[in-house]
Order: sequence, then C-alpha cells, then structure tokens
Amino acid sequence: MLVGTPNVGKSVIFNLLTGSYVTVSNYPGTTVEVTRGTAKYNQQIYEVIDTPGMYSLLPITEEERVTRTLLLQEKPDVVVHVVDAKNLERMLPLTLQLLEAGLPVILAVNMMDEADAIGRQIDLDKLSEILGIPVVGTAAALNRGIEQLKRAVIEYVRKRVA
Ligand SMILES: Nc1nc2c(ncn2[C@@H]2O[C@H](COP(=O)(O)OP(=O)(O)OP(=O)(O)O)[C@@H](O)[C@H]2O)c(=O)[nH]1
Ligand SMILES: [Mg+2]
Repeated sequence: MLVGTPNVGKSVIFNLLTGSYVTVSNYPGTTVEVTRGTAKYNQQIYEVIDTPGMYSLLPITEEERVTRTLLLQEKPDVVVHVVDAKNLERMLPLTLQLLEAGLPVILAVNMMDEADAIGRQIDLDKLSEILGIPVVGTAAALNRGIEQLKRAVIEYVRKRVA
C-alpha cells in the first residue's frame, strides 16, 4: 500500500509498479477514489493499492479517514511511505506515526532529482539506520529507483513471511 501526503508522487510510483489492469473505485459511502492494481515480479503477483494523500493518521479529511481505514482493514504486507525529498523533515512525523501504529513501513524518498537540483543531500543509509526500516531514494517521474524499491518491498515481504 502506497501512502503519503498529497503530491509526493504516490500515483506515479503506482503506475510504474502496476500493469494495465487497474481498478478505480470509490471507497464505500464516500467520493474518495482508491486505485488497485497488480505488480508481477519473479512469477509472484502483488496487489498494489494507491491511497489518497494524508497528513496524519489522526484523520481530519475524508481522504485521511479512508486511508486510515484501508491501513487498518487491508492489513498490508508492506506500507510504502512516499515522501518528498525536498521537505523531508516535514514528512517524517507521519513515518513515525505509521511505525508507532505497528505498520510494516518502507520509506521511499521521492523527488530525489529536485532535491539534487537544489543541492540538498540526503544520507539514505543514515536515515535507514536511525528509523530502523528500509529507505530507498527514487525519482519516479524519471523512472529512477523503482527497481530498488521493488526489490526492497519483495525482500521485506520475504523476511516477514519467513
Ligand atoms: N521532479 C519530479 N516530479 C515528480 C516525481 N514524482 C512525481 N512527480 C510529479 O509530482 C506530481 C504529483 O505526483 P502524483 O503521483 O500525482 O502525487 P500523489 O502523491 O499521487 O498525489 P495525491 O494523489 O494528490 O495524494 C506530478 O506532477 C508528478 O509528475 C519525481 O520524482 N520528480
Ligand atoms: Mg495520487
């Protein structure tokens, strides 16, 4: 399941991960759209869910309520928290909330191209060490880092299931 604040690149990543069999539906009783698709990797099929943007696990908007409910109901094997590398410090509180909720989180630090362009350096290994979770740098709009993200997700699922 892909989660994160609005406009960080979740849907671009979703489109890169999934094929053409994508379903868009309104979450029951709401006008909030949830998109589901599948990704194939090494003969395995993974369901991928793109969620509406959220700022906090404590919901204020209908979108946030839907994403929170999805996180609790669907019990995803992996939650990919997508963040904007340019505004990392504003985004990490949600990572901590997700971790505190006991969710299996991988951090995708997206928009690395834009962070590079403004001279912002991010030590992904250090971040991974501090948070204790896998961290992958991506520039989804340029299709960069998506293979690494896939591998990180698969590795994570493999370890959790084992
Ligand atoms: N430069 C750059 N732009 C990106 C990158 N990833 C996404 N974008 C752009 O950022 C914008 C938002 O991307 P979306 O995938 O729609 O963002 P989202 O997280 O799904 O947004 P919501 O659905 O509103 O929560 C689009 O214009 C993308 O083309 C990236 O890595 N680098
Ligand atoms: Mg989106």
